[in-house]
Amino acid sequence: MFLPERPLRLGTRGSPLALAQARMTARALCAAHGWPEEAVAIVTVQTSGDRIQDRALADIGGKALWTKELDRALVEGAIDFAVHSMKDVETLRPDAFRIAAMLPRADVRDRLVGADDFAALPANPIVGTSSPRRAAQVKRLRPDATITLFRGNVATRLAKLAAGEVHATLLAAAGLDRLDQQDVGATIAIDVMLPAPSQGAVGIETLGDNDAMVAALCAINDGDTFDAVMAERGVLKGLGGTCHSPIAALARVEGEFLHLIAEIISPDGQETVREETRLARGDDAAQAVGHALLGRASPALRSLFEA
Ligand SMILES: NCc1[nH]cc(CCC(=O)O)c1CC(=O)O
Repeated sequence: MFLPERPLRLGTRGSPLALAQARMTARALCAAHGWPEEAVAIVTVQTSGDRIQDRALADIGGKALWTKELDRALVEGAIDFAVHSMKDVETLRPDAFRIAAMLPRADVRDRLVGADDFAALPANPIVGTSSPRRAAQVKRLRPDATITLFRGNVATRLAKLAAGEVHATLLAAAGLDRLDQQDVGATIAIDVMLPAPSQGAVGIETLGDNDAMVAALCAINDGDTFDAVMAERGVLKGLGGTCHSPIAALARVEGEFLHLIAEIISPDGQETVREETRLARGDDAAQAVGHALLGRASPALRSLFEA
């Protein structure tokens, strides 16, 4: 067995959610290998995404804002592996990195916080979110809603809601659960609000040429989660999607196959293009689903996916 001579350095963002996910990963890795707790040291790295709080992600450089400082730490050897919410990991990653493992996926659904359901919101509700997907899905359900930009970590968003800045907000159930906020919000069914690609999945990345680290991480990989999330990322790849783009996708393992649902939605919620299909596990067919969605979209919706 691979036994580290010194503590392995796990790199993570410093938000409470990121730290909770880092601790889950460290615990799983030590348990899988029979290592003492001290075998993994958590190293916090501040990212641009954490620093810049007042603008939508899409306007300031996209998802690389969450990964680039951790990437640099990996390349410079300051950390041995990095833990990410897969939802925040860009679709196209530099070749040097390898997503070596994913933890078993948590609840993939969103929760509405501030009302029991969308129908219970007052007329002309103000809903805080900076996710183009959630904004479009809210407009589809409630055309009278006004969307207001809402960023910051989970606690910040809940504080803004409590201060009355908005009638409601949406948060991933996975994040709330990991922060011990199981009682916050009303869970929304998948057929009402299809989640973001990769929602609820924690991924672990290392340098592709670090064979010992890759092997050690493989021991905690959940293969079903990995295949499902990779298929959802395949849809993003096929769409050329970024975090500007209202895209939802969910794959679930069914025996030898993946059941995949994906949709793109116009920002006003008036146009939805949806595909539902069965795919072989671990192939590139998910990218073709992305192409199929674009092929059926109106020119206006399609233009959101052109660079
Ligand atoms: N974009 C921020 C982000 N990235 C991952 C999560 C939640 C955890 C997850 O989806 O795995 C969140 C917060 C949220 O969407 O509520």
